[in-house]
Amino acid sequence: MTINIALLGFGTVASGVPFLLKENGAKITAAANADIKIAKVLVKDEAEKNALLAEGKAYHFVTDIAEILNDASIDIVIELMGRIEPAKTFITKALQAKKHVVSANKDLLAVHGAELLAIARDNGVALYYEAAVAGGIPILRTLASAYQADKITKILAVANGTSNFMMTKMVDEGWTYDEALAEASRLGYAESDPTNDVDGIDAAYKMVILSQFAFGMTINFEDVRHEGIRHITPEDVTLAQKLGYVIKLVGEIVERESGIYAEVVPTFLPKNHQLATVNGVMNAVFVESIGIGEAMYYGPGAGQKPTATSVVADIIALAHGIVKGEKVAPFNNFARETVYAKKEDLLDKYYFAIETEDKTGQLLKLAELFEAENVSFGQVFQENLAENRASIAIISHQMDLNQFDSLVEKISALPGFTLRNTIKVI
Ligand SMILES: NC(=O)C1=CN([C@@H]2O[C@H](COP(=O)(O)OP(=O)(O)OC[C@H]3O[C@@H](n4cnc5c(N)ncnc54)[C@H](OP(=O)(O)O)[C@@H]3O)[C@@H](O)[C@H]2O)C=CC1
Ligand SMILES: N[C@@H](CC=O)C(=O)O
Ligand code: NA
Repeated sequence: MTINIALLGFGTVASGVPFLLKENGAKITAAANADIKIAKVLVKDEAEKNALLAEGKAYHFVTDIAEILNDASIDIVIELMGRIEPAKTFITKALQAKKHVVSANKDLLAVHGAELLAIARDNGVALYYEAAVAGGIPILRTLASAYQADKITKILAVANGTSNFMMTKMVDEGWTYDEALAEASRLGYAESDPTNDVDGIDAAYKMVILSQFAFGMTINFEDVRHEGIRHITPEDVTLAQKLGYVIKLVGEIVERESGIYAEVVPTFLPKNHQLATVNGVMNAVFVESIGIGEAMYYGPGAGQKPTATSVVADIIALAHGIVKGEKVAPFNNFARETVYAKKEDLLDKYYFAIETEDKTGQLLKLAELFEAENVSFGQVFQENLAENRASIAIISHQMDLNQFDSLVEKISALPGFTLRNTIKVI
C-alpha cells in the first residue's frame, strides 16, 4: 500500500522529510507497513516552484492549496510553513476534507490547538505534532504514553534551541548577540522572525503544549509569564559563574495544591544541576513525577534533520492506523479542567541586581524592604563601580510570587536605587 502525503511549505524542516524517506526508506516502509510517497508540495508561487525545479527537486509542486485539499488520494497533510495564517485555514480545511495532519507549528497549536483538535475529532481524523516541542526529542509521545500510570508534579525545560545556542556562544566563546543570532538563523534553528526565540515566546508556546500532555491542563498562552534573554548582561553571567551557577532560559510548569502555573524566565541553575549542562542547540525536558521520580529527556531542540525525524515519526504513526483501516488515536488523551495555582503557593529564590550610590546605609534600606516583605537574604555581594556607584547583588531565600512582585515594585520605586535585573534561582 502507498500512503500519499502532501507537504505545505518546503523550507528548512520540510526539505528534511525527503532526506529521511530516501536514506531510511526500508525501515520507514516496514514501520508504516506502507510506502510513504510525497505526492504534492505546496510552495508560495511560480518563482519558488521554478527555482526548486531548477535545483533538480523533482516533486509535484503546486501553488494552490485546493490542488491538495481536493485530491482524494492524499491521506496526510504535513504543515511546515509556520505562523498562524494561512496555516490555520489550510489545516482546518485539510481536517474537514478528512485528511490527517502533521504539524510542527507550536505558535498555532499553543493558541488554536484546542479548536483544531476538535475539528480533527469531529471529522474522524488526527492531528499529530511531536516536532512542535523540543524538535528532535520524542517528548510529547513519551508523556502521552509512558506517563499514563504516573503523576507529573513539575517540568523544567530548556525548550528553545536558538536562545540556548546564542547564550552558549556568547558566554563560552565571547560571541556578540548579533553574531550568535545570525549563526542560529543560518543553521536553520531560529524562527523566520526570531523575536519569538529570544523573547521567550517560542518557549512559552511549548509550555502550553507540554502542560496539556504532562498535566492534562490547557494553560492560556497569555497566562504563561515569559521573559527572554535580551536583558541578561555580562555582569549577571560573571556573577552567576562566581557563585557557582549558570544562566539559562528555563521553562517551568508546576502543579501545586491550588493548581497549575507555567513560566519561562532566565534562571540561575546550580552548576551541578542536569539542566546546566544542556548547551548549544540542545534542549532538555526534566520531569519530576510521583512514580518515575526524576527523568531528563535530552536532544536537539531545532535543526532540519532532528525536527524532520519527529515529523516522519508522526507520519509513520498515522500511516499505521490508515493501513489497518482503523480510526487513528488522538495524539493526547489526557484532559482535565484547568485550575491555576495561587501566587502564594509559588515559592522560589531570586537574584536581584541593583545599582545605587556607594554610601553608608544603602544596604540597610534594601534590608528594610526585604524585612517588610518577610523575605530574608541568602547571599549578598557588593562591588564598587566608577563614580562612587555600587553594584549590589542579592540572592534571596524563598519567597512567593506575591512577595516577589511586591519587592520588584518597591525596589524600583526606591529613590536612588536602580533595579537592573531579577533572575530566578533554582
Ligand atoms: N527549524 C527548526 O529547527 C524547527 C522548526 N519548527 C517549526 O517548523 C515549521 C517550519 O519551520 P522551518 O522549516 O524552520 O521554516 P522555514 O521558514 O525554513 O520554512 C517555511 C517555508 O514555508 C514557506 N511558506 C510560508 N507560507 C507559505 C504558503 N502560504 N504557501 C507555501 N509555502 C509557504 C516559506 O516561504 P518563505 O520563506 O518565502 O516565506 C518557507 O519556505 C515552523 O512552524 C517552525 O516553528 C519546529 C521545530 C524546529
Ligand atoms: N526556533 C525554535 C525551533 C524549534 O522549535 C528553537 O530554536 O527552538
Ligand atoms: Na519533540
